[in-house]
Amino acid sequence: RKIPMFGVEVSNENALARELERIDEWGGVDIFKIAEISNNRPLTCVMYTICQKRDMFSKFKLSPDKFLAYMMTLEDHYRDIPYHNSLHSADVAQSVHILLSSDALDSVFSELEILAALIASAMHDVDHPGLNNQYQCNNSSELALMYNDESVLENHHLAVGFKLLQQDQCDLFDHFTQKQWQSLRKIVIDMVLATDMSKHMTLLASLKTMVETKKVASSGVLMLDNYTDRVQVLQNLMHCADLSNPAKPIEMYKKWNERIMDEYWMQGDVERAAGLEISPMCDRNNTSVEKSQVMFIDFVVHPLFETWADLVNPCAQEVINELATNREYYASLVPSSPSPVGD
Ligand SMILES: COc1ccc(-c2ccn(C[C@@H](O)CN3CCOCC3)n2)cc1OC1CCCC1
Repeated sequence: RKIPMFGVEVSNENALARELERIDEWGGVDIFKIAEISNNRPLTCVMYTICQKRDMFSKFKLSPDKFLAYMMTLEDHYRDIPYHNSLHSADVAQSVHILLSSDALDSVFSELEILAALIASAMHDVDHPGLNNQYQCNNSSELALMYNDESVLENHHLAVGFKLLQQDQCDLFDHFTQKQWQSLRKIVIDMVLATDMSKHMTLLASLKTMVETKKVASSGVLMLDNYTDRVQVLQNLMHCADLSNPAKPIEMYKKWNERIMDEYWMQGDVERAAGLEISPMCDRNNTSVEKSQVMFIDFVVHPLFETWADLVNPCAQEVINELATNREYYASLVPSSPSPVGD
């Protein structure tokens, strides 16, 4: 049985080829179009295309059949919710692929570390219920009880992602040496756990320290000589990819914004119906969407990307510019506070 060009059976392979042409460029692919053309298999075809381009199948003797079986199973375990679905995971996988290609990271990471980063991005939100960690803990959900309120969803994504690998036709790494498997597993765990927003400030602080103390070879590439430093860069890289919507072309950013708000408001509806306090930005009757995005950029996304840009400079300048333009777009839509009514 011949494997289709992009891993998934599609009616129009040429259209998919055209959409995937600029997969190496930031904002180069319209992941929403890829989902349509690929019969809603954006994660499977994006991951297959990236791993083909990075020659991962021959480097690690990966079975394309097992890879595709695993990716499709993983994709099937993303839920049909507005934001944290396989579209987001495909978007993060493509963003990780590009961030890893920064010149400053050239030949910094091993092929195994790169493979682990890609697997982590594919796995990082699997089976997300659309109700965030705060909701899980406040309601002592099954998951919160399972994971004792600590990075509840992130632990769940990892547990599900690794469990699915054990299914017989999905055991992609069953030929790996113990050393290879343990290394890949540890990096994937460390990267997915780093997407927990409660770790954001610590992660950013470690990145800032790394920027201040960074050692750069004459070629301009970063010198990372221990696991802690290497995994910190990979964790921040993953975190950047996870929060990269505001730094993408405005038409796609707007679509992501609609989706995340729909998901937050669905959570707010659940909380309201249960007589619970509605979480921040989850009350559809009381959220200023544009203002929230401006604050998200100013307090979270820009500080992170600015520090990332310092680390890999000047590779991320274009991304910073896009972020600034998008910030102004939303700032211009913020309903100016009504002029004080004279008495
Ligand atoms: C395009 O808009 C957004 C795009 C992304 C995000 C965002 C925040 C945290 N993350 C990362 C988590 O999803 C990480 N974990 C995964 C597992 O569940 C818990 C959480 N992503 C927020 C966005 O907007 C919010 C609504 C108004 C301002 C803020």
